[in-house]
Amino acid sequence: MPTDVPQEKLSIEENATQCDSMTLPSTPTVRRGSTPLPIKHQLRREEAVHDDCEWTSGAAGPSVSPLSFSPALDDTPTVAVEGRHDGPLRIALLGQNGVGKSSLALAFAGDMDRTASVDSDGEGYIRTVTVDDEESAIIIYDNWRQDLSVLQCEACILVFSVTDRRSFHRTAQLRLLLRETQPQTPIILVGNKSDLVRTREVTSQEAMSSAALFNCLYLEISASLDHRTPELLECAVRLARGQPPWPPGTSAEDMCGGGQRESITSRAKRFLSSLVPRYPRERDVGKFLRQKSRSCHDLGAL
Ligand SMILES: Nc1nc2c(ncn2[C@@H]2O[C@H](COP(=O)(O)OP(=O)(O)OP(=O)(O)O)[C@@H](O)[C@H]2O)c(=O)[nH]1
Repeated sequence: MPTDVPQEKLSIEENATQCDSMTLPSTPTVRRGSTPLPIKHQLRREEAVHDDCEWTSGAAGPSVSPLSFSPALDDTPTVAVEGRHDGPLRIALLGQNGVGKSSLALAFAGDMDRTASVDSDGEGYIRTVTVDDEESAIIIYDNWRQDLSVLQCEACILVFSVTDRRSFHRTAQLRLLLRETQPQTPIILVGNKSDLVRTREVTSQEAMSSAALFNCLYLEISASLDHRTPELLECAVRLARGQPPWPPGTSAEDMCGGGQRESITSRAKRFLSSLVPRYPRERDVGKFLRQKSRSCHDLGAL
């Protein structure tokens, strides 16, 4: 990129194209957070969700982990403590078109009035929530139309659909932009539509790895089924308050069940394998076969 061209002069298309090629090279590379990137002041929400480029999509593979909540790499969330906003806590939902931001905002808003006009920057839901016995007024922006660089919020939720790999890549791009323009704003990465198991394209594991890379939380939800949306709202409110995202007295490990929450299937397998030795030792083979021969599978033994 020529250095003598001011950023402001670059067109939105150029910015978007450069951003895409820089953040998502065709050969996957791990990008360090310290690597400088140009600020995309012109990038608006519409551009942020603009989706006309071909992304490199690897095979998604099966979802290898039932984990849906992942702690950040370190336990201390990035929270803007200085210059805290006095008014309601502002929580922004960002992501590609169709990932379920409005559905999520509706789930968050409950029965509140969605037409509540917030300010000249946008429109959102406003409501009061009680989290950890403390009441907070919150505003949820689900339709941010201004420049991302002027977005002011206490917490940002980046939403992708687990059934759409491109929307996942888009969140990576948005995270880079947000980290540049507002590095202190806590971010939660959210994989929505977890109910659509058969059409899943992004595994929990890779989403968690991506979240860990950016030192942010990852939560998997289904906005339609209202699955895990209350937990997400609580995490967002705590982060917006400048607190750790998990309930007081709990740790990241508690939230994740020690890092791995075992599925019913694997628990059942473990239980069954504890009943029948899979690989009997050599000296036990005879005993094992004699035991087996008495089973109803070997009728000759009767
Ligand atoms: N199966 C399933 N469908 C969902 C879920 N969340 C949203 N949808 C559907 O996905 C479609 C898009 O949802 P929206 O909430 O409009 O998505 P959006 O991100 O606000 O889209 P834009 O307003 O275009 O940016 C709708 O048909 C929703 O019903 C979910 O958790 N599971």
